[in-house]
Amino acid sequence: MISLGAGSAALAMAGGVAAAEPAAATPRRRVPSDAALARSISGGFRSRYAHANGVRLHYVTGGSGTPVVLLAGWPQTWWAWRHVMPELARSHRVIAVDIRGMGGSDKPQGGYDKKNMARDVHELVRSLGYSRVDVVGHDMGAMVAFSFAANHPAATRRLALVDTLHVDETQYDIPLLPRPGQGFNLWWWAFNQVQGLPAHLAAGRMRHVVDWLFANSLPDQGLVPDFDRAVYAHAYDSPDAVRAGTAWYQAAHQDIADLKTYGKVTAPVLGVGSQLTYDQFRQVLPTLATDVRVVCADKSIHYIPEEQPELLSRELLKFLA
Ligand SMILES: C[C@]12O[C@H]1[C@H](O)c1c(cc(O)c3c1C(=O)c1cccc(O)c1-3)C2=O
Ligand SMILES: O=C(O)C[C@@H](O)C(=O)O
Repeated sequence: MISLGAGSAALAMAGGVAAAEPAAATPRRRVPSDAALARSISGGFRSRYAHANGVRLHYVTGGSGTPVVLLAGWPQTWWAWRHVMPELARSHRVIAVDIRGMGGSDKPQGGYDKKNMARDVHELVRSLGYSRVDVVGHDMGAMVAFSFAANHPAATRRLALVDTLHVDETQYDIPLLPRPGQGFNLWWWAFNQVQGLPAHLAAGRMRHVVDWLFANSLPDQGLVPDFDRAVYAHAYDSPDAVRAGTAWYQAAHQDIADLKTYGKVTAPVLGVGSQLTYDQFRQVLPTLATDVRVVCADKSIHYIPEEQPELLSRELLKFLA
């Protein structure tokens, strides 16, 4: 899991931890539907729903070729992949899935351990006729992607993890109060553990959360403009959406226990680390998988699909060829 050690110290030292200017109450713009957003991306993408493992999942699919599944994280949706989807669609059938609790997918009361969320994706791709797929995950989606490869090895052709490793025991050691210059306050891990309160505090206010996260990561705020932030805030602004997002974090104890039962992933694995995670990826990934290569998105802090989409597209096309 992210140690945010040296890199984060640099970030903190550089005063990177900016307090996002509270955005003036953004006009409650109408955010386009998933159907409209899907059609706005070149490659013939369409918004679809399917039932899998007891939930209705939303996904956006397009392109032609071998199947590649894209899984985003918190607080984002399938839209986070918008810059790489057209490139991938030229040689792949792209399936960008809103994982359980995300965006247009169901937000049930339970089932948010990453092993079960990987089962959702496995049943989804089988219902689409695929027995074997490439899986690419970012953030929480990378934990689901890793769980997919660990639990469904025969269904995993290749696995790419973007900036986030599956949560492990070291998560218990991250200080709530990092010493000055010694780390980065991962406040969202504590916030999302709280039962009930987040929905009351954050529902209808998620644009402030989204703005804070980007203000404390993106080197250039223009990389994710207002429109895209409104798409993410809209997807998380209901009490149920806030609750479902917290459930991904509250399943950490189960996820940490499940990780201990996994053998090494044998599918080829590409790790795409940022400034903050590249060293950790180099050290930890080889303990989790047998066939590992790691590249560095050296201009990125975390949101690589939006900070360095060209690099990511290039590395994915090479790796998934
Ligand atoms: C699983 C998750 O905890 C989620 C969060 O989305 C996350 C993660 C890593 C980050 O580096 C990171 C964040 C995050 O919100 C964030 C904001 C600002 C800087 C920064 O570096 C981050 C994660 O892997
Ligand atoms: O009770 C609620 O969740 C609504 C309230 O917390 C609010 O601030 O919107």
